[in-house]
Amino acid sequence: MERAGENSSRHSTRSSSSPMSVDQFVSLMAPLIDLEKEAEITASIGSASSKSLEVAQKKGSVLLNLKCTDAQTGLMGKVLLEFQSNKGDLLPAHKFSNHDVVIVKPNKADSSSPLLGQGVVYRLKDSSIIVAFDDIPEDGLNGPLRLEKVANEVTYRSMKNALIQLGKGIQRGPAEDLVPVLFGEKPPVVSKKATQFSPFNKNLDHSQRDAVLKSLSCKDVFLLHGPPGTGKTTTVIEIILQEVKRGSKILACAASNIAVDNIVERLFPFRVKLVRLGHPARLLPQVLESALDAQVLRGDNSALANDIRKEMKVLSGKLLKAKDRNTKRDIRKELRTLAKEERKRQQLAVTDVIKRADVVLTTLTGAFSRKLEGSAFDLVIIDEAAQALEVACWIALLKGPRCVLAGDHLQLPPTIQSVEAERKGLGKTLFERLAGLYGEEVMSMLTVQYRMHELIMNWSSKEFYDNKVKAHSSVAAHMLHDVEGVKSSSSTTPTLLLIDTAGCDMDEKKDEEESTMNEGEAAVTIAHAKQLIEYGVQAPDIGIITPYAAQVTYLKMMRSKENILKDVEISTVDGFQGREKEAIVISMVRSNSKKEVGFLSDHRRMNVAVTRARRQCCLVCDTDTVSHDNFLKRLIEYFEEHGEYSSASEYVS
Ligand SMILES: Nc1ncnc2c1ncn2[C@@H]1O[C@H](COP(=O)(O)OP(=O)(O)OP(=O)(O)O)[C@@H](O)[C@H]1O
Repeated sequence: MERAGENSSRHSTRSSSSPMSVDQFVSLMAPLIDLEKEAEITASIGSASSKSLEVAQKKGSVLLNLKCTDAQTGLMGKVLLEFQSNKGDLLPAHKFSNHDVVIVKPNKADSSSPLLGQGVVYRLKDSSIIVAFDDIPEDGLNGPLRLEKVANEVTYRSMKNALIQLGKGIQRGPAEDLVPVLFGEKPPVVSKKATQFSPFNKNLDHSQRDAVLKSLSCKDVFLLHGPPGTGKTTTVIEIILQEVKRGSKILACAASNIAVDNIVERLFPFRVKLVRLGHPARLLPQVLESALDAQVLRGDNSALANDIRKEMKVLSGKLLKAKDRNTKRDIRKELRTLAKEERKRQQLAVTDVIKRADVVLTTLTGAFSRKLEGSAFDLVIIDEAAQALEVACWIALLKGPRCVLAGDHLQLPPTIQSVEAERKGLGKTLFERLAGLYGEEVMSMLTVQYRMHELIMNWSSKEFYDNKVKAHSSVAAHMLHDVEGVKSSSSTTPTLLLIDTAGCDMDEKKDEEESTMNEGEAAVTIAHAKQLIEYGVQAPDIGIITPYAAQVTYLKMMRSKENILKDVEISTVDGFQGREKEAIVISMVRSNSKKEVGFLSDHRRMNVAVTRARRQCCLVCDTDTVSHDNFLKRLIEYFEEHGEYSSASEYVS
């Protein structure tokens, strides 16, 4: 059976996927969403016996025995609490990430006991976690505490709702003409007349200009295919600006908050009228000014609502003092009228801001917000569309007749927790489905990349993009030792470096959670990173990535022992998607006599791993084991042919 990414020429943009009807889609997806929700709930704790709590902590969904070390107010009235471990400096390995919904409870409280508060993860450090709460009692925070990750109900509710809407048949909604096109029932229309446009960004390359032009000509759907480093977001920004100039009202979304904020920041210089919806704890500080809450507070209706609240306070005081029944009744009546007026003013304040904006920005789940109920847009743009569930895309898509999806279906798809839901197709993205359905008819690929030395790019270009992606001259030959302060040495000079652990007795092993790790390989990986730093590479310019969570934990433990490594970033491949570093070290982990490579064989994961590197990519692996997979064998051969080879034994002596 052919797997994703099997070979360069096998990655044609159009596959023979037969169209699925709306009804088929709805009945396929509804149970899969439930499965996924169940899987997420099961991943957190079931009961609160001390044994199951310990197990949940090992699984990473609970942090036990914490102390609250800091409390601050800010962030539009939210309370930010910082938690540290009562046991040692570092938090244990966990699966909490930014923006997760979490609850705080006394450390040993049972699962039915009331929570102290529910909040959103605001910042994560190795030694602490900061959570933003709307409201939290001051009592109860003094003793030992625990944090639990909980399933984000809103995400599932919003996806279910989108399916219900789709299932009902959107006869009259803003997306009535789009739905049949996206399900292959009506062909997409592309305007014959080539629209000319004068770009806001004069530096756009030819492939970016072609993409903008095609996007402006597509009447229903356009797919912007952006391989790594090719300026996908740069192009999305230009499309937004051109559409605003045409008078379109746009809903711009992405699966992650960080991607939405990135668009907000990059639109700032163009003075676009925009508003960012979302929980303030999930927004970058630099975009808070654009947040809906902040703009609502500045509006006239909000000032009126404020005045009404003051009036209500005075009346409530009078009510307490009033003795006469009739007076009390009159005051209560007046209070009810004022409360109604206050709510109306608040809603008007929100509607005003949304109405005035040319571009409304939110995550896909955020598009479910009641604040957008009844709003229609001329165009819905979804960035990172190849990393979003199709069902999630529909939350936004139902709000407009046209859409632009930007992404790369040859990098990693969204993470699915439920193995069964994944197998049955929950993870197949709309981007991939439409690329299969319509191919180049509605799609443009960006072909100039601005990140990698050409040797790093060429492997990916050949394997995944039919050799069409070329390095821009500004990066094609840039070397690690060209960076200021970096000295030439055998560790900084190569662009590609293969450190082979074969024959060095560096076998993989399983940790308690059955995730794979490799201590010997970790030592070699760290040794190379240290050499880079010794020759002048700045620690924040180095990234260590590995497919396995246990290896991340082990590498972080090694990093904590050496101060110079403090700022070297260590992450799973999935956690690094969308990012870049001057030097990347990849620890591939697998080394076993059975020659099993596990999920290294998901080619899209290796595509993401290698293409994070700007000037140097170093692969640390057991070539004996990984060469057993044909795709990985080609990768190893490419590194051997175009890079430097050394044995791991040179690093650990
Ligand atoms: N036409 C261009 N001329 C010069 N630099 C460009 C051009 N287009 C993009 N870049 C640069 O390339 C880099 C990547 O651009 P951008 O952030 O738009 O990419 P992206 O495709 O969204 O990223 P990713 O590869 O993570 O998907 C940025 O540093 C950007 O300034």
